[in-house]
Amino acid sequence: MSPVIPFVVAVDGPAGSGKSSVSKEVARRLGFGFLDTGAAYRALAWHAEASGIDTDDGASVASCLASFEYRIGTDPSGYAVHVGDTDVTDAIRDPLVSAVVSRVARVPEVRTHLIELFRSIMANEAKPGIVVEGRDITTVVAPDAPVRILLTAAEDVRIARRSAELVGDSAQAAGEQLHRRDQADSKVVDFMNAAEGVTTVDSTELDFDQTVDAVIDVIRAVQPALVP
Ligand SMILES: Nc1ncnc2c1ncn2[C@@H]1O[C@H](COP(=O)(O)OP(=O)(O)OP(=O)(O)O)[C@@H](O)[C@H]1O
Ligand SMILES: Nc1ccn([C@@H]2O[C@H](COP(=O)(O)O)[C@@H](O)[C@H]2O)c(=O)n1
Repeated sequence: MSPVIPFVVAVDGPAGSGKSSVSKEVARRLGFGFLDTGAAYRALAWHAEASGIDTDDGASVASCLASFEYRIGTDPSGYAVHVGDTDVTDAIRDPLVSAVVSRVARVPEVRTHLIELFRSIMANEAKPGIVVEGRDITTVVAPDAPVRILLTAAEDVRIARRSAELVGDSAQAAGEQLHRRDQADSKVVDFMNAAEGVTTVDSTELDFDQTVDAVIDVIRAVQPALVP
């Protein structure tokens, strides 16, 4: 008997657009799995730093892949990220990791390796569907996904939302870093413009629940039976 292929909802967008929080909630409501692909790039950046690798040197970063034992769960209500035996779930959110992750993500060998990993995680999802979020999911990782969404919001709104999670100087620094990261990342993949067949959800004027509903509406339009 051939394996059941999960229904894939692909979500891309710039930093702070709500990809992770919105996708997680959509997955919870639909009983789907959830895959945060940025966590893998972050974990590799953490691993490179922990191994004393110069992240400016693409060949050294690529050599790190041989010792990169990565694991991530797909439960939207709580998942851990491991590199080998180390739980890096919190460590990969450190601003020091955010500051170097784009250097790791631009290395072609890294992208090839991780894209293959993401496809394997998607194919092995036990739930009926999986929401996968990142920067190149709609265009490269799962261009044939039945639902493809570009989740976006005006930059000042994204910075304000991200800064609201923080206090003082770190709030301003987070805004500057968000802008720098988008600039660096968009040289590698285009997540600012919707590719053909991709539906844009702009949350600039929407609150969190309205954004979740807007994404679910897109899914309902394609496959009504999946939405309770
Ligand atoms: N529509 C919305 N209205 C208000 N707040 C929102 C909305 N969408 C997301 N948020 C909040 O914005 C912040 C950033 O969201 P989130 O971390 O999900 O973004 P992201 O796109 O995954 O970011 P990154 O790519 O940097 O990891 C979170 O605090 C989240 O709760
Ligand atoms: N599909 C993806 C996902 C992420 N990246 C890179 O990882 C960084 C962290 O991603 P977050 O979603 O956790 O912010 C991001 O800045 C990109 O450099 C990627 O290249 N492709």
